[in-house]
Amino acid sequence: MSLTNTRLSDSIANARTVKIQKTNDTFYDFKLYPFGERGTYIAPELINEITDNLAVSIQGHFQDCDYIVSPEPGGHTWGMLAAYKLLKPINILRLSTDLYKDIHLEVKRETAYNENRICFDGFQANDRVLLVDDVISSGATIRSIAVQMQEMGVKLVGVQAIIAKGEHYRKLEEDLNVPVRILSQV
Ligand SMILES: Nc1ncnc2[nH]cnc12
Repeated sequence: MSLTNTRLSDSIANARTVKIQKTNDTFYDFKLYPFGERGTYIAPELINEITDNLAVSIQGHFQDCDYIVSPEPGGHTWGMLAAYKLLKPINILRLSTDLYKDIHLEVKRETAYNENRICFDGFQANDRVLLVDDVISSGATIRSIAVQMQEMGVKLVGVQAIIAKGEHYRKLEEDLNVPVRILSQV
């Protein structure tokens, strides 16, 4: 199993930045990481490296979870790969569409750069879950997911991400009172 982060580090160093317009005169610097939510081409060696490292980290820190939970659009591909590797189920938090009105429980997902709604379905009270996501930036997505889980009586055992931007993840760890593990920091 790969225990190096060389390809991940290279992909971070080589990622292009695009500006996402937030308001008339404010912009957010968004990185086009190949492993991130707007990533396109991704090399198999990078997929392998990230998947192996996520699996090792999850096995080391979060053995005791019933299943993985990952949000669209950035987290679910990696949640799926980790689930495959670790033979765990996955529950995907899908982005909402108008088709789902009145069918699913929706929660507002407000990030540092956009806003949408995600659906919660197939959870049971007392489930023990691990949240897997690609990038933690402000931590707002994970906070809103954690609030909803608490309301449903679902126990969040921890958070595993590929990268964290800055130090927000430490405050997240403190506030949610669960371990937040990352493979790398930018
Ligand atoms: N790709 C990205 N670049 C910058 N901030 C982010 N937050 C979440 N994904 C991000």
